[in-house]
Amino acid sequence: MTDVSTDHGAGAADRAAPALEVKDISLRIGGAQILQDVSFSVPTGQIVGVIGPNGAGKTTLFNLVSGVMTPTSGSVHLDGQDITGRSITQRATAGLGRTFQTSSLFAGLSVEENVRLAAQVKEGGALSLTSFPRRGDAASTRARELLDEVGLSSRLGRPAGDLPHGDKRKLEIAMLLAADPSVVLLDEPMAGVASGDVEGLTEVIRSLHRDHGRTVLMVEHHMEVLMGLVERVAVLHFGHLLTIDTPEAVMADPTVQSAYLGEAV
Ligand SMILES: Nc1ncnc2c1ncn2[C@@H]1O[C@H](COP(=O)(O)OP(=O)(O)OP(=O)(O)O)[C@@H](O)[C@H]1O
Repeated sequence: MTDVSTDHGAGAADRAAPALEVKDISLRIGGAQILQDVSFSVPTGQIVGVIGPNGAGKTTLFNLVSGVMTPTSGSVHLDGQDITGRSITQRATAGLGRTFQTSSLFAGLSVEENVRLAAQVKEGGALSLTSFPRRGDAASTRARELLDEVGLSSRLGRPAGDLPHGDKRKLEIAMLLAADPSVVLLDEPMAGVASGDVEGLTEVIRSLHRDHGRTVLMVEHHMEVLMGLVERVAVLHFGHLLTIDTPEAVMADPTVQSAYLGEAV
């Protein structure tokens, strides 16, 4: 087991509970030990990456944190509260938001409609476009603000399904932000994104944390992007946490190098 507390400078933040904490989490399915005693914490406002070779347990970790799966043992804490027994919806209400590897957009609806639906849910409304909102209602205003935040203001009327991958990911982030999460889980945001769109999407993710103070945990295979974005990197290998450290220390770590034997780190 590796348990590494992250330093965050002196002051009140040190005394506060971390935004996200995973304690001794394990998952066994049938005879397979998928995750084993993984512990780490993400202080409020930090951006932390999760890497590991294929099958290391990254998606499983996200499933356990977001409530898609229940751990065999161990616990998950959000702002000091044990959320292990809570449903996905209860976790979302408590401030946890997640994007998925596969696109979760309504392809036939416009960019604005997608975000407005997400904002309507946050405002307590139904997931319905049948009652057309008036321009300037709370959900529409919020949708436009969020689309501005992710740089999609010029695409409001475009069907979501027609967007390039990079813009789809930005749209998913805008929808996620409609619920105003304090902790954001991003599952491979760069997957399928054209190289020309990587920089713009990277900047949107950086802004989540830098300009909006959100805590971010992200799985990403695009090493250059990840290492340029995150403050710490957690490395999973065969369901164990090898280390969590700064990008520089992780890249220089011989155990990480050997975990990736045959793969470029
Ligand atoms: N429901 C399940 N039942 C049995 N085995 C599973 C289940 N879910 C995941 N696994 C196994 O657990 C291991 C970890 O899978 P996981 O998808 O979490 O890895 P990953 O690090 O996200 O991989 P990738 O980088 O390929 O997405 C794999 O060996 C996978 O086959």
